[in-house]
Amino acid sequence: MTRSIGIFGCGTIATEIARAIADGTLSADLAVVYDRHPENVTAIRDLFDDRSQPTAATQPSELLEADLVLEAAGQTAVEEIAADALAADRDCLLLSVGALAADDLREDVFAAAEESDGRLYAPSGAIAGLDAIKAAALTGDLESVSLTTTKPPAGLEGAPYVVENGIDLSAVDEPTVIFEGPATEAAAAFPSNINVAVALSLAGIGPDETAVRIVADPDEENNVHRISADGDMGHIETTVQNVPSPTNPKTSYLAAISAIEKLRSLETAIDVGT
Ligand SMILES: NC(=O)C1=CN([C@@H]2O[C@H](COP(=O)(O)OP(=O)(O)OC[C@H]3O[C@@H](n4cnc5c(N)ncnc54)[C@H](OP(=O)(O)O)[C@@H]3O)[C@@H](O)[C@H]2O)C=CC1
Ligand SMILES: O=C([O-])CC(=O)C(=O)O
Repeated sequence: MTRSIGIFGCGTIATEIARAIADGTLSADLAVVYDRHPENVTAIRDLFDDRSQPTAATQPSELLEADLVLEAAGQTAVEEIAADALAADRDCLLLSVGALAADDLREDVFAAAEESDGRLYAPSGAIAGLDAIKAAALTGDLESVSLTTTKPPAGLEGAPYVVENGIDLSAVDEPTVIFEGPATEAAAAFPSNINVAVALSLAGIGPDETAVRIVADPDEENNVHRISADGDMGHIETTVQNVPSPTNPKTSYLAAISAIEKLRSLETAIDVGT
């Protein structure tokens, strides 16, 4: 049976996923899409011929017509859709996992997942190494996990932490640490930049215990994520140097193809990796 998908958010990540469905890379039926900007909805629908165009939802609840609801919008969208989708026994895949750093929302969404016939998916997104981190966490071997994210200053523009603290990113002329703290704080301070920290923390030792450092570097062209983890199992270190998406420099291209691969893996007989 072909799985039907509903997408919340019709921006950079959704466009890549829709393209993968339209060109057959991903075997799925894109049934319904939603975004507050009608022109973004139209752009996604236009990737399909008339007979296979997804329906344009007028409100998020219409996404529940699909078997799997995929959020690629932002943290507020997780509040609007995740628990409802799971309560309706739909699968739910979240890109804005940073929303789950908030205790109340995480408890609601996890409780809905436990009760649901659907499953909650949080893909690795723009980072590498969650396979090993998960394994080490399961055996209780993991003692410390940290993430250092380096982005070109433009990729951090508009973040609440930057605005509230009056940080002038245009004046940054050398690599500069602009934030240090736990994933819990990072997710709220940089909601469009550091969802990966919360994915890492859910795979590992939790959002309060996962240390995050964010660096603005004017000489860096990529979105770089360095994970370092230590414990009885040894030392894990991964670095990804991600190409930013041309339509949204905050978002790495890897995040979109990670979601595509997660969706593909739901249909395959052979499962490689942890
Ligand atoms: N896990 C990971 O590795 C990564 C996760 N992300 C997450 O994925 C999200 C999507 O990324 P990307 O595709 O690049 O973002 P884009 O900004 O390109 O697209 C998101 C679209 O969703 C719309 N939208 C956001 N919130 C709502 C809402 N509550 N109701 C209706 N429409 C909404 C946006 O409108 P508007 O512009 O008006 O907000 C925009 O049109 C990011 O915000 C981030 O949270 C991103 C990168 C990596
Ligand atoms: O795409 C990236 O490099 C990471 C990102 O924006 C996020 O985690 O929100």
